[in-house]
Amino acid sequence: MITPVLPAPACAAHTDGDGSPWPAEEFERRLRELATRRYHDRHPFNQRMHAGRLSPEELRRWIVNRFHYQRHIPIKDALILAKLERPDLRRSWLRRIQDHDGREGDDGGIERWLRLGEAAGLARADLWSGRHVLPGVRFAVEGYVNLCGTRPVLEAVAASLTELVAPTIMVTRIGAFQDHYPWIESDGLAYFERRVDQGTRDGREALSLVLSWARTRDQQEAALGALAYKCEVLWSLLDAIALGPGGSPC
Ligand SMILES: O=C(O)c1cc(C(=O)O)c2c(n1)C(=O)C(=O)c1cc(C(=O)O)[nH]c1-2
Repeated sequence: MITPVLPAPACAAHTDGDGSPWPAEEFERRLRELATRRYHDRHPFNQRMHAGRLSPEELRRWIVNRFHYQRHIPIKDALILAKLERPDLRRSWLRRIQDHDGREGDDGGIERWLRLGEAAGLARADLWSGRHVLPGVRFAVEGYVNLCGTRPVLEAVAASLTELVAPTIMVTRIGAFQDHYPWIESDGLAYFERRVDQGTRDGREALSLVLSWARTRDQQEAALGALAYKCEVLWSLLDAIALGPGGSPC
């Protein structure tokens, strides 16, 4: 693993005030503003998806490549889990791994994503094989896992704060799939439906940890840098998918 160099926040201490920590409300405002401004719902590929302008081939390419992201979420969460020192924190973070890997009576998000693939006409063996994963997607996902493995827990948790915005994109996506891609069987949308509540809860929980852990201005800026990096991960993932195999624009 290599420790990623995070993007410098636009508001470094020497350019913005005396370097004392922002009050919690101001820090939260900055986190939310960054997550919203740089979120991948603004990416041209997502905008085309939501407007119903993706071909079946493009949508299948997105599903196969996003599976690479999905299967690594519990792995990065296990790296975060190992950094948490208190049983109550580990217990609540463990729930995230179970949300994806499943538990007694619940198949979990990875299984639901595989069903989404099947609903779109993809074989689960193809998703598991990883043979359609594009190089740019592989590197973006690796970057996120590396960040969670190598950076302090504050930054790893702050990177997950895109989930403050993710539930909104889930709702948009459910509507877009129903309106524009009726050839995808509606059972396949269960993944997105479950993520609305899960993402809302996860975002709230992570925000409260980040607000309580980031005590100095340097820590607050490091959290913002990690969140900016995560926005870049999601953005680059879509750049690669939009460009498609062999780098030919779709
Ligand atoms: O489809 C999406 O747009 C989207 C975005 C994000 C996100 O914002 O990071 C996540 C997810 N989905 C998702 O399904 C998911 O489980 C998830 C976990 C995390 C995280 O960083 O811990 N982000 C996301």
